[in-house]
Order: sequence, then C-alpha cells, then structure tokens
Amino acid sequence: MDPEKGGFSVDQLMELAGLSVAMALAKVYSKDSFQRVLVCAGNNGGDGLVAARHLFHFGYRPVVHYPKATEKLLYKNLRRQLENLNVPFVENLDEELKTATIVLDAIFGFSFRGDIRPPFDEVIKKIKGSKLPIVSIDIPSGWDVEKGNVNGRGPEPEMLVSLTIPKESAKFFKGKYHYLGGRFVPPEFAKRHGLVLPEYPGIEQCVDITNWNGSNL
Ligand SMILES: NC(=O)C1=CN([C@@H]2O[C@H](COP(=O)(O)OP(=O)(O)OC[C@H]3O[C@@H](n4cnc5c(N)ncnc54)[C@H](OP(=O)(O)O)[C@@H]3O)[C@@H](O)[C@H]2O)[C@H](O)CC1
Ligand SMILES: [K+]
Repeated sequence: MDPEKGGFSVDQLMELAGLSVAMALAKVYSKDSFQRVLVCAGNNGGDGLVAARHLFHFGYRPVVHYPKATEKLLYKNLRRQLENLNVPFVENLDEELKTATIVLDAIFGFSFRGDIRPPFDEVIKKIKGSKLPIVSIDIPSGWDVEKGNVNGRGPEPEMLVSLTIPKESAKFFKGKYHYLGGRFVPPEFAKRHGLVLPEYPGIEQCVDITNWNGSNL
C-alpha cells in the first residue's frame, strides 16, 4: 500500500476506475448495438484492461489491442484474467477496425508527454481515421494534459470518461457525452484540495457531467 495514495493500492484504484469506465460506456452504448468493443491499451492502460473484463461480464464482446504489454505482475494478472475469459488480444488493428462497433481509448493518461512515440503513433492515427465512436478514458490519447488537442494529434472522442476529477484539458472536449468515474475520493481530501465534485446518484459508480460546470470545466 502506498500512503501517498491515501492507503489505496494501485490495483484497487484501477479496479474501481475500470469498473466505472465500463459502466459509463454501457449507459450510453447498449450491448445490443455496440457489442464489439475494441479496447486499445497503452503500456500503463490498466484501467482499460479492467474495463474490458467488466464489459465482457456485462455481455459485450471486447477485444484488446495491447501492443506494448507491461511485464509488471499487476498487468500480467490483468491479462491472465482476460485470457481466462477468452477475450482475444488482437494485433491487426486495420482488420479489427472493420468489425468493431466502438473504440475504448485507454492508451495514455495524465503522464503523457512530448511527441507520440511508436507503436502508439500508428494506433492513434488508425483509430482517429476510423468512423467509429471513440470513448476516451481520462484524457483523449495524444492530447496535451492541459492544453488539449494540440496540432490535432489526438482523436476527438464522442465520449470522455474523466477519472476522479476532470483534467484541465477536459474543457476542450467537444463530444456528446462526458461522465465522471472513480468514486473513491474522500470528501476531506476533496475539501483540502478545493475540488468540487458532482454528486454520484445513489449506488452508481459513474455520473453524467455533460452539463456540469464544476472543477476544471
Ligand atoms: N487518472 C486517474 O485519476 C486514475 C488513474 N489510474 C491508473 O493510472 C494509470 C495511469 O498511469 P500513468 O502513469 O499516468 O500512465 P499513462 O496512462 O499516462 O501512461 C504513461 C506511460 O505512457 C508512456 N508515454 C508517455 N508519453 C509518451 C509518448 N509521448 N509516446 C509514447 N509513450 C508515452 C510512458 O511509458 P514509457 O515506458 O514508454 O516511457 C508512460 O509511462 C492507469 O493505468 C490508470 O488505471 C487509477 O486507476 C485511478 C485513477
Ligand atoms: K486515454
């Protein structure tokens, strides 16, 4: 456990974040019309792998493109969990984009810096070039964390699922649906850091913030 993270292990945060992403996606895109979810995961895209697992259990048929697999135990376990469900790990993005109904962008988050390096430059180019709706986790991949889609490098997703609190760049999001997930911020912590969080309805793990004007928006 890392006291820096308020006593949560990374696995815990990732599980809750990934669950909230799967739930948010499922609220907007029904499994009957959007069954085949192409999850594109970056080397740190653990929440994408978690979301893929939950989407499988919700009745979707996810496939995962994970071109730079991380060898840390946490990530190996997340892979094993998906393999045990026979969720395919796919290589050929061009082929998969022909049959997918939606893309879940779990490539980069708030630690993305500089120019997009291989193999993710191609991945981002391909998902951008497809006509499929894109759901981005936390920050659309390739976007500057603060300034947004600098030089149009990243996709313009139809849906954004911010985690814990919308990041600076979320104010540049022009898509249709904006949700917040990661329901684990202690109220005292939020108060100390001046974070204004929306209220989660009932027992939900995510909240629709499309028309909300709170922190960073
Ligand atoms: N956002 C939240 O509130 C939560 C996130 N959670 C989990 O946290 C990780 C995200 O971890 P983070 O380290 O921030 O990772 P990123 O997704 O931003 O990826 C960073 C790695 O990407 C590589 N990188 C960075 N810049 C580039 C670039 N220009 N081109 C190519 N690759 C780049 C870099 O790796 P290298 O080894 O290649 O240097 C970075 O390490 C995520 O898994 C979430 O699950 C929590 O779940 C909850 C809250
Ligand atoms: K992302």
